Amino acid sequence: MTTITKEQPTPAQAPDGGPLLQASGVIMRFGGLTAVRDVDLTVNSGEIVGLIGPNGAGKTTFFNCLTGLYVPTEGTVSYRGEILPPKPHLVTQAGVARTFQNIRLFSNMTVLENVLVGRHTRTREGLLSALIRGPRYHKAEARSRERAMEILEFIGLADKADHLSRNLPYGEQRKLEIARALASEPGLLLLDEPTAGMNPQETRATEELVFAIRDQGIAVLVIEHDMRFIFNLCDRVAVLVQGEKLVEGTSDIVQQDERVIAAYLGEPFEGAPADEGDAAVEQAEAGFGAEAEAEAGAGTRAEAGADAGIAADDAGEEQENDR
Ligand SMILES: Nc1ncnc2c1ncn2[C@@H]1O[C@H](COP(=O)(O)OP(=O)(O)OP(=O)(O)O)[C@@H](O)[C@H]1O
Repeated sequence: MTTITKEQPTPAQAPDGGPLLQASGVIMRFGGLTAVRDVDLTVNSGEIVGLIGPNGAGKTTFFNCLTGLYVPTEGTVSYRGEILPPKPHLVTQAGVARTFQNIRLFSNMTVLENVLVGRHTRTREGLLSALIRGPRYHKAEARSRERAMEILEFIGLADKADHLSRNLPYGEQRKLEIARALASEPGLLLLDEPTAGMNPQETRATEELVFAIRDQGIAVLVIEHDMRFIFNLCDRVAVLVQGEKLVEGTSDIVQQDERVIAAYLGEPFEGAPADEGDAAVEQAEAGFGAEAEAEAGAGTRAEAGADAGIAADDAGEEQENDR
């Protein structure tokens, strides 16, 4: 993995260790259902923060509130001290990028083109410049391609730049999603179940990738059901249960907390590294979320990949139609 240099820092860099994202009193109601209940969460510069909880706890809904997909019923979300506008592209422009639980790639575009799409919030060239296609446009386009290739190099997909994204194996499609998010030069990256459907080796590689992203100065907030991944990776973990933040603290504190054990983990988490091949089975046995159980039991990785592939196609077409 090579290093990347951040070219257009997002405005008003927070000092290292200072608050980057601040969600205060976030409530999200859907009719009579309150999916997120008065949640406060801070992500500081340089941190990797985990968000865990049972299925239906409100984790993705909370992510959607942070990234402008949903307008919270109550509460505020600010980034580098500024309230974020409730529009996804403006949130990305402000410096917060995300990936989705179901892969959303442009399936008929190449790997490189997918990353270039992610750069649109960082390109200054307007419609007129694109229509005229003068020297300024060509220079900006060349710079964008160069940058996109740097990111692909970093993520380990440079040799597949001209492959159609739909032809990538499942684990690489997930990586490409992260590459596309990085292309917007974020200060904060939100990952929604980045290892879902991955085998233990791919999960370890994703762990390394997230550390490398943090080392580039990008803070990370990650939702995951794989507790080994979360507790290895995160500086801090927040636990949502029925929309409420039950506990927040270091991995050590969270995994020993009686309430978290009762509501989610099922039993204290054994942090000792185990035989990698059995990791998913062990998680299921320890009761780390229904999804782990499905993966380790009836659900094979191939099935998970196929499901995600279909989701990617659907979402890709949706997005392509939207353009
Ligand atoms: N757009 C929506 N309209 C109505 N209800 C919704 C909507 N989105 C989510 N919900 C409900 O909000 C609750 C929280 O769902 P959410 O997907 O945020 O949970 P989650 O913690 O991300 O679950 P999982 O781990 O399974 O992804 C669920 O009861 C869900 O059915």
